[in-house]
Amino acid sequence: MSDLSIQFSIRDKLTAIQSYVLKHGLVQAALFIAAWLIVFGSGALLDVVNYASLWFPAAGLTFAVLVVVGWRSILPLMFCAVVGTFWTDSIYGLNTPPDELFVTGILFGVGHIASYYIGARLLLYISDTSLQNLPRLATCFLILSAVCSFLATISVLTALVWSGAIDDGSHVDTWLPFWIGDLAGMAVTAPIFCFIIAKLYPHPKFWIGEHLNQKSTTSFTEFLYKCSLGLGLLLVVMLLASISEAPEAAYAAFFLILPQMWITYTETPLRTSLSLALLSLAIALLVTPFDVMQFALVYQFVICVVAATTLYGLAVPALIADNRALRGMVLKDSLTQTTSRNELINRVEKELKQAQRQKSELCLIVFDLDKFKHINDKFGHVAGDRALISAADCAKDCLRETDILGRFGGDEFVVVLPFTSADAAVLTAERIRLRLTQVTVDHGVTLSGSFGVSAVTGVDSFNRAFERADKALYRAKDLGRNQVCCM
Ligand SMILES: Nc1nc2c(ncn2[C@@H]2O[C@H](COP(=O)(O)OP(=O)(O)OP(=O)(O)O)[C@@H](O)[C@H]2O)c(=O)[nH]1
Repeated sequence: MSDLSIQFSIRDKLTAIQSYVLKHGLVQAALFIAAWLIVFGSGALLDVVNYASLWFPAAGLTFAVLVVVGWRSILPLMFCAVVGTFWTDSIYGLNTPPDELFVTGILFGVGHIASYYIGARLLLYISDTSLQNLPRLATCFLILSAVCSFLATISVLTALVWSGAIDDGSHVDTWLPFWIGDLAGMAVTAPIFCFIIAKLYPHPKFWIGEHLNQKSTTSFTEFLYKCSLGLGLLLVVMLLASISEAPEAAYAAFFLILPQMWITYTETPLRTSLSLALLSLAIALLVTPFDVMQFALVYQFVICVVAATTLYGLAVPALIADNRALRGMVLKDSLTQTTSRNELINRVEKELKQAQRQKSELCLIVFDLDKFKHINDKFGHVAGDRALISAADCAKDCLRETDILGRFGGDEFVVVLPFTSADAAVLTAERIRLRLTQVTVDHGVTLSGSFGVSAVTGVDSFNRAFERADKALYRAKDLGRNQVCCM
């Protein structure tokens, strides 16, 4: 099977799964609960102190589902919180009575869900005006991440102390790693979870996929190399911290920002978010085997700082792409894809200076379609537009690589012929004129044009050379059109 047909069959299957999930609310809830518990489990296994993990991606998933799905996700989330509490109890081997665990689970659920629900509502409100402004959206999201994760920390820890799940004094050691773990998990994973959930549960207003859906200009292998560079650097700095046991060595992990920024500026936002999630997960997973848990807080801050910088950087590739598109629009006439008027004048000025310096010959041809208004009036502007495109293509075919063809406005075109004498320019104009008469456009209409040629002298500016060619063009019109005049 060819690569293309494999791609199509995978896409077909994904579309079928997507439409099945979209139709079945219970399947959505079951999928979500399974995903939340897997993500919760991956965080719970990375504890810094009891109840506080180095990185808690479940916070990102809770926030994302509340943003995209809203209040309908509260019940499945509550179920997850209760199951998660029972699971945590079995991980720590605490053997708490089930009724007490149930109450603890409900209290955990209320604190966790309420905190992220407030943030999700606020982000939706803000995204109404900021979705197109990525730096502003990133700022709001980061502030909300810090505030929501702090609220979740305070409310969940208060609930756990109140229910007796943790001692009265131990929340003092727990609150900071708890908060930073939730913050890191949310800042890193919420954007990518929003993207995935919105694919299965399209949100009419909040469609972050507009940003994450951009097409890549680099190969996937190149992206993998960049990711491996980041992971390689992580292994080196962890090894350094493990061998030296010095805090200074742990701080070297902040250098991870460099490969991540390389990815952010050169890859799509989706790939950037994936590499950030991968790097953060790798940091959290490697802390135990490298025996550097004493620097857990440093690594938590590394994840937060890399995530925040990445989120701001997400705007850069979009800005570069917009800039490239705008540049294209400024340099080219959007209809005929010939040189735009402004760019034409710039380039003629340069060619003029060069011709004057080198004492070489330079000519201008100005041509205008005959009775073009008639085509517009009789067959409509779309037919007129197609006639303009055909005329430009026909002229391009008659020119050399070094000649410049531009649209000056309406149905008037300018050709710049460097290193060309007046006689040769007249011959070129004749060639275009003849070819134009052989062009048939919509409704069997044939085209013709009138041409003015001027040879540029040593003291000419663009305007003077253009005026002479334009006068020659009007003489050609006066003499009956479909001919070439020279001045
Ligand atoms: N379809 C289309 N028409 C355009 C565009 N720009 C200008 N025009 C039309 O082009 C026509 C230009 O007509 P003129 O060059 O003044 O006159 P003409 O009918 O060609 O007659 P002569 O030049 O005297 O032979 C006008 O009807 C404009 O509205 C465009 O981008 N698309």
